[in-house]
Amino acid sequence: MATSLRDIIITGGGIAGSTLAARLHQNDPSLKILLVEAGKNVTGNPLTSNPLDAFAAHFSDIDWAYSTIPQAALNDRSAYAAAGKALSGGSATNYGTWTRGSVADYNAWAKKVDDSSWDYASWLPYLRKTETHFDKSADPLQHGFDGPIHTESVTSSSANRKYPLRDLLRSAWAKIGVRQVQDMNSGNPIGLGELVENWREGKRQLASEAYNLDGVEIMTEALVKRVVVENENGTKRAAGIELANGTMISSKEVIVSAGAYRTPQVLLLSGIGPEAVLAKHDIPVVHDSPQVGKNFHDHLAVCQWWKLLHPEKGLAIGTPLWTDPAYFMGLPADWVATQQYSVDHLKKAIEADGEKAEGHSLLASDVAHTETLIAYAPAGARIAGEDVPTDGTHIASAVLVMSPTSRGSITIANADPATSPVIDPNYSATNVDQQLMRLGIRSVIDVLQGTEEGQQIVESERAPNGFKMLTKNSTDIEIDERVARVGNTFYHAAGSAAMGKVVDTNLKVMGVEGLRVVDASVFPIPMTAHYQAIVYALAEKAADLITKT
Ligand SMILES: Cc1cc2nc3c(=O)[nH]c(=O)nc-3n(C[C@H](O)[C@H](O)[C@H](O)COP(=O)(O)OP(=O)(O)OC[C@H]3O[C@@H](n4cnc5c(N)ncnc54)[C@H](O)[C@@H]3O)c2cc1C
Repeated sequence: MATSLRDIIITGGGIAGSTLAARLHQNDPSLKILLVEAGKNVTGNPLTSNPLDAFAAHFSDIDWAYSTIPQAALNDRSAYAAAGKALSGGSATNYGTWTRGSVADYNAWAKKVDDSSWDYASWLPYLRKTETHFDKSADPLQHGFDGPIHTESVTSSSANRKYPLRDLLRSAWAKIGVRQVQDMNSGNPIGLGELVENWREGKRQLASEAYNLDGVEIMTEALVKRVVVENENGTKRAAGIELANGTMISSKEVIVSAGAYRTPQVLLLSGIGPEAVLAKHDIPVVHDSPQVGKNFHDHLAVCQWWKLLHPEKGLAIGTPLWTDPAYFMGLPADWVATQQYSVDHLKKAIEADGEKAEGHSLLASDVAHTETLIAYAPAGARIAGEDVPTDGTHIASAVLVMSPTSRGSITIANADPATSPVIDPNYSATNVDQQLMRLGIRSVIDVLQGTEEGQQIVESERAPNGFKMLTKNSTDIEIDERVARVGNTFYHAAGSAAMGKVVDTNLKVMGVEGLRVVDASVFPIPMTAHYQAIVYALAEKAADLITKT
């Protein structure tokens, strides 16, 4: 191996990698840390400045722009799957929503891995540490006030950010029983929460800038091929990395933070994975780890577009009436509706999946099932290939299945690190997931067509070409057909190097010394959140774990 010995190499400079590098350096400035990122440094890049640029970043050179393999529940369609390809990873292209999920998620994580140090109480110091919460009067047990990532709610971001549909929508949701919760990021999000974001004064916060990387050696535009593992008297130990161009760099420890799509690829190319997969691609087996790439999960989302009854009132993006810059300081939306459905709605589906409804974890009183965002823009139309005008005439709803029971996989097509991984989210493969999506879509229909307030907002649904509008009388089959037509990820890929299966509760890869994974791949179960807040906190927690152990 060439070059001087680093203490730690972090593979992947995304949210987890950047945060971890900064905190490890802060914990011990004597450490020689090398952060290796495949994408470029995007400081000052026009695609990473304002909220609406996030949409322009799709399919650009800072998006890995993957495709899944054909999905049975999506009419055998290959779905688009974005991931940030830049120093800062997802924080360079994401939409900036900031949600934490529920106490139940973290406690279920701890239970799944049989280690109480992963319960909500144990995460809280790190969820706090990462944030500067906008509301200084909020509960200090729940929120941090001096962390690197600044959050803002719609109304705290600017006194002028008053979207005209805010109050009507709040009362429409209340009519169907979804009432406002004061603080959706304090562990109990079920209800209607005001949207919280990490746009700071209307600008993006890159992980690699918000966290101070001074003192960390950074290599960009360098694709890591594999972790080099040496065998010392029968003990397998990570000894460095090999880049795709053949450069070898040695280190005492390696941490893989390449995100849920590529972390399993790096492990497989290192000879760590299911023996049969390694054999198929002539990769020498370093450690047979059957669960690498398994347990992949994601949040499937379905967008619908709605034609406004009174566009002349200036209700959505594209209207000439939106001239105040405050309207563009974040996503054009006010609310996140987090819903839970009753046993009556889910019993049949749970049983059809071969499980007992009684005592089922999905039916616990604090578990969230779906989330709905209503945006004052035709969000998701471009990805779905629908030509919905952005001229102030349409809004969109997006329903996300937040607690899916389907599990997919990530594997490799060949031994070339430049080839995209083979992504199979296995969307909506269970009766539960299908039923949750139907319930979420039916709720949106109730809100926008079944309430007086909703009827004041929308004239009609703008169905995809060749499809009937969905109404409260639509059948399950009609809803499923719509899901098949437009369903797509909400970009919450996770679980492909899961804790308890691939890494232990110290984030160490089981079977290989000196090797850890720190990124969304380790989530053992889906969380009912958008994932950036959790990944930041995970990296904060990992830094302390690594410094101590
Ligand atoms: C379009 C989009 C919108 C999103 N919107 C939101 C949102 O609004 N709110 C929210 O909470 N979450 C959102 N997310 C999700 C969130 O950004 C991710 O969950 C988060 O970035 C995951 O962090 P990570 O560190 O696991 O992976 P990433 O942040 O993806 O980092 C992985 C890094 O590793 C690099 N890499 C990969 N392979 C290699 C290799 N072989 N060698 C070197 N480098 C490599 C990648 O280029 C990347 O920089 C969004 C994601 C996307 C893509």
